[in-house]
Amino acid sequence: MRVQICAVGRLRKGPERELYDDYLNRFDRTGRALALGPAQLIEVEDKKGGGMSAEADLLSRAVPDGALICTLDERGKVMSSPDFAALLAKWRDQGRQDLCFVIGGADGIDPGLRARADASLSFGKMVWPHMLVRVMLAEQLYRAASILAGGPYHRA
Ligand SMILES: C[S@@+](CC[C@H](N)C(=O)[O-])C[C@H]1O[C@@H](n2cnc3c(N)ncnc32)[C@H](O)[C@@H]1O
Repeated sequence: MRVQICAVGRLRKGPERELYDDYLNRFDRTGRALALGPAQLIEVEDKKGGGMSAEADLLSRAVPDGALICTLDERGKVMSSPDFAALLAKWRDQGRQDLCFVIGGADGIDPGLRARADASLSFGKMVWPHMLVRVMLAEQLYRAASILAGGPYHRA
């Protein structure tokens, strides 16, 4: 199952980019034997100030046809890392080809796109900067793959 991360904004060179790339590379390496990944980042930017709905159009166009959509949203479902790993494995075992995580911009994700999503994942009730959310998602993808592979990274 291929994984896309469709996100508003550009992650420039710097510590967040390094962490993000590192976790995503680890996910790709660990996920290969599990038929998970590779993961691909698709960044969208609306330079005309069209707000959430313009961003939603760009994000929707970036989502591959037939992909499962999982939004990242503080109002979404909070889950444990093992439960997240189990959910990824369930989607893979259902034969889904593409899983697309959607991360919004400063205003969040347009309600219409939120309503279309198959799932919504929360990293808690606090609002995190969207660039950090990318890093956290990349780390959780790597952690999930490690859990499914029976590796030592997730010790709980
Ligand atoms: C700065 S936040 C925007 C918050 C905005 N006020 C809203 O209503 O969604 C930018 C993006 O980061 C992600 N995000 C921020 N906090 C999150 C959390 N606690 N859990 C999951 N995703 C989060 C969401 O994708 C959000 O659209």
